[in-house]
Amino acid sequence: MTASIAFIGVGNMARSIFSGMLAGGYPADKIIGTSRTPEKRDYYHEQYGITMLAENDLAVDQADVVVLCVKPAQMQSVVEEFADHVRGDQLFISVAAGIELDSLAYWLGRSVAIVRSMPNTPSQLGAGMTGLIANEHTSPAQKTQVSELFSSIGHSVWVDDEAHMHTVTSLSGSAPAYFFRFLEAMIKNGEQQGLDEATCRALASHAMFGAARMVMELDEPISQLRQNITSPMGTTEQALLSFEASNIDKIVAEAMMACVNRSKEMAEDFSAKKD
Ligand SMILES: NC(=O)C1=CN([C@@H]2O[C@H](COP(=O)(O)OP(=O)(O)OC[C@H]3O[C@@H](n4cnc5c(N)ncnc54)[C@H](O)[C@@H]3O)[C@@H](O)[C@H]2O)C=CC1
Ligand SMILES: O=C(O)[C@@H]1CCC=N1
Repeated sequence: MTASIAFIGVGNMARSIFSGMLAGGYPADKIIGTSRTPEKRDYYHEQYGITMLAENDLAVDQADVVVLCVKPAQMQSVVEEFADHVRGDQLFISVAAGIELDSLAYWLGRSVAIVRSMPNTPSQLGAGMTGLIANEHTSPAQKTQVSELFSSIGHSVWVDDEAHMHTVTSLSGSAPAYFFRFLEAMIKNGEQQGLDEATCRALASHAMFGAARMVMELDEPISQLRQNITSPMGTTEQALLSFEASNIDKIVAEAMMACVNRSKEMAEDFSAKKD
């Protein structure tokens, strides 16, 4: 039987997940979303055909699986408000950066299956990548259910240590934004050289997409793929030398560690241990 799934707090990430599920054939009448804003409720209902509710507790009542999609700072108050409605047979999935399984369990107030996930927005195109970790109350069947859910909107990996979720955030959760920023810089320079924005966007994004496909589909070291483009005394060599002169490894490492450190800070700031 198809599970009823409630998304608590429909915004960018919830929409990315359920729109990917709908595109993959998940029935709209099995998807509930919540929003406090009447216009958003009307919009998401009209646009996607899902049920939209104002009350989180009513959504929880109707759900087999509850996906917690509010911002980390809102998570405690939102979860505690509906905690009386939680049933032992439900499965909770959090997408929130930084929020730990123990904190969620504490706020939910009972022994229940909880999976912490770190998805990303390409999920809306079925091209998502999600890191997952489950608590001790999650059965193998529930883990399979979660794998299937995230596989329907892309790929997923289970990690065996919750500390790795910070790394996952820096490698895939936040990473689409890094690549968007890189493309923005490339397109800006292409325009400065005289091409129009649409042409620059097509050229650069197809190059990024093609490169990503080569990494995923060809069994070759990435360094070899890079060298295959880099003719001695050629053009690419000059671009790469410029990156090296700017210490690209350091730039990327600093950005990723800034992401990781913020994730750890959020775990600290929004921990139930502080209560
Ligand atoms: N945007 C992204 O790329 C990713 C986001 N996440 C996580 O997803 C979560 C949501 O992030 P976004 O979707 O980007 O934020 P968002 O702000 O777009 O969505 C959150 C939604 O929750 C709603 N909300 C707040 N309080 C509520 C309440 N009491 N009842 C019902 N709805 C309520 C807000 O109105 C908003 O629409 C965060 O915890 C974030 O860490 C995780 C991975 C990637
Ligand atoms: O920026 C954030 O906090 C969220 C988590 C990963 C992507 N967006």
